[in-house]
Amino acid sequence: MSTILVVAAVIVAPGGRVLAAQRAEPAALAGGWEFPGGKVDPGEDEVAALIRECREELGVEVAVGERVGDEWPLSAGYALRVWLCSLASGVPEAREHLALRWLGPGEYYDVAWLEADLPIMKTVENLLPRD
Ligand SMILES: Nc1nc2c([nH]c(=O)n2[C@H]2C[C@H](O)[C@@H](COP(=O)(O)OP(=O)(O)OP(=O)(O)O)O2)c(=O)[nH]1
Repeated sequence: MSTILVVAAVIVAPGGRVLAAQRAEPAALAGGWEFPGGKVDPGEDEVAALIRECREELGVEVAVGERVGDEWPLSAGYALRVWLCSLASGVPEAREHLALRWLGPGEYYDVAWLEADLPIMKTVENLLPRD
């Protein structure tokens, strides 16, 4: 069986703010915080999937920047690929999440990240300029 790819967007706004989204489902993950994204459809380009998911989940257009790391481990049969993004237009709304939060420097660990996302946040923290 081939690996199912999940793509996620680390949306960065001025001041080093990072968008975190609180999952609504499934029960095992509900309440945990993640980077917006979702599964790549069969035959779909990964970056196109990322842009689609941000549109569907947040109602925004994102500009996709550099990849964060290679593949991040998820549960068996899944792999997560992550990109830094910026907002091209729109204001994020929680259309499929319980809540959204912009985390500024010093707040990056104020939410209960999903297990897979905590090391991603640590890597992102080192990529963002410190001022
Ligand atoms: N989107 C996203 N999913 C993550 C992250 N971290 C993490 O463990 N996951 C897991 C949760 C899910 O098991 C899987 C992604 O599934 P999803 O529910 O977001 O995918 P989807 O939007 O395509 O949803 P669906 O149509 O299958 O319901 O990856 C993350 O940062 N972002």
